[in-house]
Amino acid sequence: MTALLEIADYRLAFDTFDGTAQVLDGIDLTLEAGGTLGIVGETGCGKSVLARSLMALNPMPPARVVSGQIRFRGSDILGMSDREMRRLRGRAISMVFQDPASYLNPLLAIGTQMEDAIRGQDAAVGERQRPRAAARARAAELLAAVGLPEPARLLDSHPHQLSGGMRQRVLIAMALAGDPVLLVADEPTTALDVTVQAQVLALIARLVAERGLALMLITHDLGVVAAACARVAVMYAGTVVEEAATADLLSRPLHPYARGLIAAVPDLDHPERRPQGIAGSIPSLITPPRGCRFHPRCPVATERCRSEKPLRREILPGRSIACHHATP
Ligand SMILES: Nc1ncnc2c1ncn2[C@@H]1O[C@H](COP(=O)(O)OP(=O)(O)OP(=O)(O)O)[C@@H](O)[C@H]1O
Repeated sequence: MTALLEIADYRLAFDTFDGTAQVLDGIDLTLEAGGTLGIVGETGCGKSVLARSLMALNPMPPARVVSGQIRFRGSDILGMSDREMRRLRGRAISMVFQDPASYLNPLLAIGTQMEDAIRGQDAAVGERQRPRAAARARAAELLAAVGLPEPARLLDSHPHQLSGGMRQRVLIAMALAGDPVLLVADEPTTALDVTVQAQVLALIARLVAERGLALMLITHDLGVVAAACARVAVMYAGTVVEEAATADLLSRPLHPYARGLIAAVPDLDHPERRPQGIAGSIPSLITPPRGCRFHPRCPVATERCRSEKPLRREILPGRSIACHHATP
């Protein structure tokens, strides 16, 4: 059976004034229909660039595909024309971003923006644009689906009249407009208050379960992954270093970087145990370390790690690690 999404040996570089940054360095990931995958890692490790790759949203140039494929239902999206990509966006793959305010026009009522988006999608897939009234009815239905009360009144409101959490719900509603099969959420709760974060995350988890959506959730927060994703991929400096069932990774991380990430999370049950950070910082992607990109920070690095890049291999069923020293 073909996976919904297959990313194979995907390398992406950014040509900058300072040199070429090798931002994604051979990503391999698979997501089945209805599967939920969290992507975690420190800031700058390439999570957002990877998410944006799924919708051709990285500016090219400066970005440049060096190698690999991103197959969605078997077709490589990297070779798609703008027209094909527009068809895919919204109808098959939809995205929710970190900062809801910047994706809504402050001057237009929510209803107008949702109608425009819904009718724009009709046009993108080559269908006759539905009348405004029909688009408005659809918008109200979507607002109700994301738990927003009084949709009719909300449609007449402007973005500044809504709280941050409500704005993010509006954007999630818009992301659902074309009945996508894959939702890509890039730090969807990071800009929100803590209490609202949990509500929005619960909403995403509910929608994913009810609609059988596949989810790729980008976050730096392992708690967010635990709440919404069955599987998790840990990224470091443009590579996936470990991929596993979320519960397995959280209870027993095997890659030294994954161990460090988890050790850095405060343990609320044992406040006396001080969280251990990972010494050092992420490397330059213009002159990345040879061999394993994590070796300068790794407590178990050896000579081999300095010269030979570890390939990710399955060391337990459903669990793969890119480390020369990993043992099950
Ligand atoms: N338009 C661009 N031009 C040049 N470099 C870029 C561009 N966009 C991203 N990068 C580089 O790609 C790398 C990865 O960035 P990315 O935003 O994917 O990281 P991230 O893991 O999502 O971090 P964060 O959690 O802070 O969003 C960074 O080194 C960044 O500087």
